[in-house]
Amino acid sequence: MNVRCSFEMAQSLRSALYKEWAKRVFAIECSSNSEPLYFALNPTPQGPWDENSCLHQLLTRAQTYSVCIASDNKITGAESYVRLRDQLSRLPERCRVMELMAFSPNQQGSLIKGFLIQDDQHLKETERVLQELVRADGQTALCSYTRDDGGRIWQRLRLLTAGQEREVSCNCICRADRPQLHPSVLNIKNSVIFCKYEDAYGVLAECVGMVPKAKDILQLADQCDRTCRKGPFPVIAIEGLDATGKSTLTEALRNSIQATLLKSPPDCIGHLRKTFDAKPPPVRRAFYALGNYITASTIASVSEKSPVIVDRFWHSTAAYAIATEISGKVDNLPPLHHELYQWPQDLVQPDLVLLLTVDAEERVRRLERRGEMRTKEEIELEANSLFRQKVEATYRRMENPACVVVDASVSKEEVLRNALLVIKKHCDSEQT
Ligand SMILES: Nc1ncnc2c1ncn2[C@@H]1O[C@H](COP(=O)(O)OP(=O)(O)OP(=O)(O)O)[C@@H](O)[C@H]1O
Ligand SMILES: Nc1ccn([C@@H]2O[C@H](COP(=O)(O)O)[C@@H](O)[C@H]2O)c(=O)n1
Repeated sequence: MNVRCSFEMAQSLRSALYKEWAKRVFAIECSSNSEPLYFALNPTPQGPWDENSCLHQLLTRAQTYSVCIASDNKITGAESYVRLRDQLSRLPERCRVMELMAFSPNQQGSLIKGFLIQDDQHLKETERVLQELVRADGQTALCSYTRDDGGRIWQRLRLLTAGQEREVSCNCICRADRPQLHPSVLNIKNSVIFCKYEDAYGVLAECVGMVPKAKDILQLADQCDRTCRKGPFPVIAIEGLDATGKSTLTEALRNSIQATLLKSPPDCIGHLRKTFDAKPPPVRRAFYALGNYITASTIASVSEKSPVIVDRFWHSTAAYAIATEISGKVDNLPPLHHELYQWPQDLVQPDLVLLLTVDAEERVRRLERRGEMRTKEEIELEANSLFRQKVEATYRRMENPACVVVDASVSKEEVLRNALLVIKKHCDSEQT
């Protein structure tokens, strides 16, 4: 496909996506621990706002813009979003950049991600950088926000049309209710959580051009037995945040119950983790998801002959993906029993999942002892703490099988003893 053709395709797709623009609800994430501010659009003037409201102040205090990326392809869309975030670092230093989401309430996959930019110095440079972004591709839309004499706020959407940046719609900002679910929930399924082998396989197959090594993984997956049945011996997955003692416990359990130790992702693709960790979220998550299926085929055969201990499995893949994708507070996570917390039907299920938990201070001590607490991580401790809370809360919400929590803050010997007690109790009750 030539450049012009792909550019035109992007433009027609973009027109389709932005046609419904005025029906969208917008959410601005001002900070990671506060509720987003929501607003909707209306082409006719809406009653003036309470000038003291947070949203009014946010949109009128400085020269305000927003930029959004629209794409019907989850891989290129995610790539463009990462690129846009990087490009915004070229904005003048004093500009404040916040995350923005445009979505159709309750409509799966409808989320368009972007950023709100505030420039309290009204710099020409800001306008220039943003216009350049719009001109550079057919996917980026730029909005500016203005206040009229009646105290109303208007959003003007500008797009590149036939080579010219034009205003294509102007809508008055009005109140919108907080949706039942946080908007980022709308784009998780099939984008970073793949509930079927084919879905994860499809993403890796699509990205072979971008990551040629994906071909090796697909070949390995092709050779795997896709059975969902395991053997008669117990299969126990060990889960938890990093440095909670998973490797320590899995090794100890191997010796105690003469188990075979497996992990996900398995060693045969472990060397590709760095490569995939650097790719856009859909590609990275598809790598781990397919890794689980490759491990599953080994679980199915090994559990015919011995107990199996798996160091991380599906729950890790889901918990990290959900916690990364859902911005802000723990309360923003999908509620209990949401479909995202369910085990994929086509993946071998462990008999038991142990979730190791360690209080934050002890976990930091363990990381330090391993020499892994770097200054940058220390600086980010606050943000990380929220992320860790979300990962652990997600683990605790997983179902079929749910995690059994084991306090891993105690000595290594006690952790092993407690884990063995849970395993014995669970396996005895399975047999009766
Ligand atoms: N119960 C314990 N008490 C004290 N230290 C422990 C305990 N369990 C593990 N450790 C130590 O904490 C560190 C992290 O343990 P380990 O490597 O087993 O964690 P992990 O969960 O497998 O980490 P990762 O997910 O990052 O690989 C190691 O230095 C280990 O010796
Ligand atoms: N089954 C898995 C295993 C791991 N991940 C991802 O890897 C990261 C944690 O790995 P550690 O080396 O610290 O054990 C974490 O970011 C997970 O996203 C996964 O997704 N699925």
